[in-house]
Amino acid sequence: MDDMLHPKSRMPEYFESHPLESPSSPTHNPYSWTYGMEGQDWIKVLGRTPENLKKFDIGISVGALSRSNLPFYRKWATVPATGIYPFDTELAPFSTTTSKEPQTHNRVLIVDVGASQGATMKEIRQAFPQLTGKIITQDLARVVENIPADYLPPELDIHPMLHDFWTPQPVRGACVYYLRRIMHDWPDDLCRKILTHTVNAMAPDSRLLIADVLIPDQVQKEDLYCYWKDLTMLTFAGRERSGADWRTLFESVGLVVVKVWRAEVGTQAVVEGRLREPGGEVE
Ligand SMILES: C[S@@+](CC[C@H](N)C(=O)[O-])C[C@H]1O[C@@H](n2cnc3c(N)ncnc32)[C@H](O)[C@@H]1O
Repeated sequence: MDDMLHPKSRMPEYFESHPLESPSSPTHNPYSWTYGMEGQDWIKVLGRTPENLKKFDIGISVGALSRSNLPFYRKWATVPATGIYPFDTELAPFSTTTSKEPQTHNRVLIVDVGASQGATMKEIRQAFPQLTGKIITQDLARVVENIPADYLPPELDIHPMLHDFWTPQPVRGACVYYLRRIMHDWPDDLCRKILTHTVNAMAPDSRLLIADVLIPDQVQKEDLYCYWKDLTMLTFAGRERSGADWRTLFESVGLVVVKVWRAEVGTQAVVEGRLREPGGEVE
């Protein structure tokens, strides 16, 4: 997004007057400084005009799509929603049509935290029609209240909910908590806050799925996209993470990484976590 290009180009100037270290404050960083809004986080800086936010929300919804019929985009430009985590086989035990467990029928199948308008869940639902069960998408009021009336028809069983992820997760015991392109917006201490709210809502068998770029151990020429993304996130103290970063972050909130699901090409991944000690509460 062009709003984030400008702070990148001004980084040399920024570091003339700021410590030469990786920005770690969500409110004091090249992005907030460039727009004269030091003291505000990226969502406030982005929202300095309603038009800006509108462009962002539309851009996010369009960018949410895998565009799997366009190999170029699959490889370079997007975070594919499908084709990484095998929702159909992995979630079959939770699906209301296949589960033998009666309690599954009342459980929410997926909670998408910070879902924007719900494009990702729409794509997943359409890609795996056999996977039944209620899906909840959560986001801030400005996003939820602007979802077009016909965007999520009732047969999709996708329900938008107003929820601020800095507050306790209200949907408890869902089969899956899904966070896509959320964690990379925030430094570790704030990711821990979001994750702790999620952990405290998880049932012993709930799964946490983080869909983000994965910084590879060995850099290849074609991986440059993930460094471009990392640099973008760095302008407002977010970051892309490696497998080791995820393990450290998960362990710090009582989770374990059970598997990293990688895209066939590119550096998109889904990091799957479960509770380390199912049944316990994190402080
Ligand atoms: C980069 S977008 C990702 C959207 C979606 N997950 C996707 O991948 O298409 C980040 C989303 O987080 C939402 N967000 C930011 N702060 C939030 C908060 N405090 N609570 C809930 N959602 C928030 C934004 O409105 C935005 O939709």
